[in-house]
Parts: sequence; C-alpha cells; structure tokens
Amino acid sequence: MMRDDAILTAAQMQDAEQAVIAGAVPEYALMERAGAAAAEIVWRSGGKRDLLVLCGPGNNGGDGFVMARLLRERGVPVRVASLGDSRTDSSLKARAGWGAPVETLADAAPATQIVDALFGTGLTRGLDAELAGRLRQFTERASFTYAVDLPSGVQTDTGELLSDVPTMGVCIALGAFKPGHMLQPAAGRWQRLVCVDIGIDASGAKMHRLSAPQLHPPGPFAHKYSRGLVAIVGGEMAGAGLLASQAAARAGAGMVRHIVQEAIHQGPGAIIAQHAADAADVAASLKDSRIRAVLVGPGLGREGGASDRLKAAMGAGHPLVLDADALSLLAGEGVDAIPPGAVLTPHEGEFARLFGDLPGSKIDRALAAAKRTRSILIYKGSDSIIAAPDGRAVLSPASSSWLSTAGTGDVLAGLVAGRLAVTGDGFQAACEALWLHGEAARRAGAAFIADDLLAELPAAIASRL
Ligand SMILES: NC(=O)C1=CN([C@@H]2O[C@H](COP(=O)(O)OP(=O)(O)OC[C@H]3O[C@@H](n4cnc5c(N)ncnc54)[C@H](O)[C@@H]3O)[C@@H](O)[C@H]2O)[C@@H](O)CC1
Ligand SMILES: [K+]
Repeated sequence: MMRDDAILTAAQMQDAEQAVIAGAVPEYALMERAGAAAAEIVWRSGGKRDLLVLCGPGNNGGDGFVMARLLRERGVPVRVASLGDSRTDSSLKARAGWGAPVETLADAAPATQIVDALFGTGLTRGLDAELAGRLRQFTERASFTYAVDLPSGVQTDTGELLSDVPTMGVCIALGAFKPGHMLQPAAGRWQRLVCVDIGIDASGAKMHRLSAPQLHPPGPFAHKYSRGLVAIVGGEMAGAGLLASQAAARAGAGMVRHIVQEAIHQGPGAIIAQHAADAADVAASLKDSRIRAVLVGPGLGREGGASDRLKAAMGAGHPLVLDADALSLLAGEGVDAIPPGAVLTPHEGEFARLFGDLPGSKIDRALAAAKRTRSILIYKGSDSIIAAPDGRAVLSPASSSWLSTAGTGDVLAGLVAGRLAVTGDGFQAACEALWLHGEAARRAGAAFIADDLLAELPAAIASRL
C-alpha cells in the first residue's frame, strides 16, 4: 500500500510529530511546512480573492497564522480573526510572524474566502453554539472555504460531529489522513479532500486509505482451473447467487459453479449450475481440490436446510467468503463457528447481530471483530472498512450512494470470491474487490441496478491492468 495513503490517529500523529522533532526539526518548523502547504492550496484555488483566516488557540490556529502571513506576502488581502489568545509556543510564534491586527470572531466581517483553522486534532469537545453558528455564517457567505487538517467540530479518530459542522470546499489533511477523514458522518463534510506532505514519516502506519489495485491479466499458459475455480453455494433465491457468480467470473475466476437448490438453469451459459438438493449434495459438490474459494450467503435463505448447507460449505476446508444470510445464520449460532481465515462481509445490521455492541470507533469495532473471529472483515457502509486480525485496516473513501440498492452486496461478495480464487490472499482480495465495486459504481453513474455493475466490471478491471 502506498505510504501517502497512510491514516494516523491523533495519538499516532503526535508520535510521528515527536519523532520528527527528535530528529532535530523544531515543532515550529513543522508548523511552517503545514502552513506553507495549506497556503499553496488556497493560492491555487482562490488566488488574490479576499481571505479571512479563523484561528483557534492551539497549533491548528498556528497553522492559520502562518498561512495568513504567507498569503499576504503573495498579495492576497488577508484578515485574521481569532478566538482569543494563542496558547502554544509554536502558535505564539506564528502569531508574532503575522504581526498585524487580529480581529475578534464576533466583529469580523465576512470574506470571499474562509480558512477554518480553529481546531484540528486537539479538539476535545464540540464548539459552543455561538462559535459553531459564527463559523457556519462565515462559511455560507464565502465562495471558497478551506478546513485546515479537519473541519472544526470533527472528532479526529471517530469521524463524529461533536457540534454543527458546515460543509467545506476543501479539507487539507496535514501530514497524513486521520480516521475522521474517512469515517461518516464527517467524511461527507467537504467537496474535496487533499493530504499535504509535511515530512512526517507514516511508513509504519497500519491503517491506509483504499487505493487502486495493480491487477494482472491471465498468464500465457493460464487455463480455467489454473485461474481459480469458485463455488457459490446458493439456496432459496437463485438471483442473488447468480449476481455473485457473474461477479466472481468477471473478477478473474477461471470457472464459477453455482450450486443451486432447484434444478433450474438460469443466467448466462458461462456460469455452471450444479444441482445440490441437500447439505450432503453440497458437501459432495465441494469435494474438488481445484476449488480456490467458496462463497456462501447470497440467496442462501435462512429456512429449511439453509443452516445445513452453510455448515457443509464451512466444513469443506476451502478458502471461504461468508455474506448475507450466512452471517445472519451465524449470528444465531455464534461466531465461534466461523472457520479462521474466512472473509466476512457484514453490513451494519449484520455486524451488530454477529458481534453485539462493541465499543469504540467503526475502525475499533472492525478490528476487534476481525481479531475475535481471526477473519478478514469487510464492514460495509458508505465508509467501508477492511480489517485483519493482525491490526491492519483499509478505509474506503465514500463511494456512490447509488450502491444502496438490492443486489450490490451480492456483487461485492462475488468479487471477493473471484479475487480470492485469483490471489489466494483474503485481505488483498477484499481490497481489490472493494475498489472494483466502487469503481464499477462510479462508472455506472446514476440510478443503476446491481446488474449494471457487472457490465461495468470489465472496464474497471481494464483500467488497473
Ligand atoms: N501533529 C503534527 O504533526 C502537527 C500539527 N499541526 C497542527 O496542530 C494541530 C493540533 O494542535 P493542538 O494539539 O494544539 O490542538 P488544536 O489546535 O486542534 O486545539 C487545541 C486547543 O483548543 C482547545 N479546545 C479543544 N476543543 C475546544 C472547543 N470545542 N472549544 C474551545 N476550545 C477547545 C484545547 O483546550 C487546546 O487549547 C493539528 O490539527 C495541526 O493543524 C501542525 O502545526 C504541524 C504538525
Ligand atoms: K480546522
């Protein structure tokens, strides 16, 4: 994973900052770098339009003072309004560098451009109502708005909004992304998110932003079995299994067997339907050493023999992807039944049924669940998280809201199974599948249905070869 996709919590960011300071770079030098990088973005976006920088008492405010000074030097008409005194050594130095009058937030007039440098990673509580209201007024009257590090009011590590947060034009993450840049509801509070380099070493980060994968075409001697055989154990509703089957086939599996309950062949000829009336038939169908991934859940149902079909799938000893009804059934039976190493794809409701009310941020919950089950988790939502038992996490930036339609989860599960058959690595498969899913949705545009994602997959895959 690329290092410039690193995500650090507030505490990890502080450690990274201390490491740089220990390497003989003073804290104020880091503030100068941060202010200069953020000022560059403002300059490129808004040029010489009049600017009001709102500065808080800490180092976020210090960044704002540096920006104000540097943009003034470039001929931008800049004013600064502060919450009061600056309280850190570096922000006092930055304020002295500005060296011009500072207005109060109550008295300052609006401006065409607004910089929110009130609070960043040091936010400890929501803004009081008067301040939040004032920030909203300034923001609504401006044409160009920028948040330094995070919009003030966003909790750095959880993405919670501790007070009213207006939507900003650009959010300028300093040094590394923070969880709050990826997690909802914060992640919807800007139009554009950029991360600027300030010389922080984030190479040890265990969290990353989902990035575009590098995929490979089949080798010259590839054949259908060498590319990976995927078995999809269906049940009552063949349609969901078919969506997953096609996704697995397009994702790169050499062959997909859809193990169906009713002996009716549906769907494209490329998908092989195999009739398995009961769990014993399922177990027999899965006795094939060429199988590289088994997906169970989409269309499985929860009644009748569904639970036995699931057990047959879990007992077959192949790499597993568990989705949808499989997760609901397992919620009843307990997560200890989940074979270690599986890939689980719960949405919020399924996650809660499986793991109950876990504490912490969505990342903390995903990591705890991955550790507990020794599985890879794709904890789905508009801020999907992939978590591994060893503490790695990949966070997906918000994907198309049109994905909130029936069948898209089946497509994702099929993609995971397909990529698992190709790569043999659950974490990598989850990352590649989630990216392809989001990219197919982006390409499908508006008002698509799950089947349309299948049609977009070849182009999404081709773009990463
Ligand atoms: N960590 C780093 O590597 C760097 C951090 N920098 C900047 O420093 C920021 C963090 O600075 P600080 O730790 O000083 O924290 P902040 O500047 O985010 O704010 C902390 C101050 O605000 C007060 N405060 C918190 N919530 C409040 C609320 N709701 N109402 C009123 N007061 C409140 C705190 O008591 C404290 O005085 C980062 O977001 C970034 O902008 C940069 O200068 C450069 C490098
Ligand atoms: K801010």
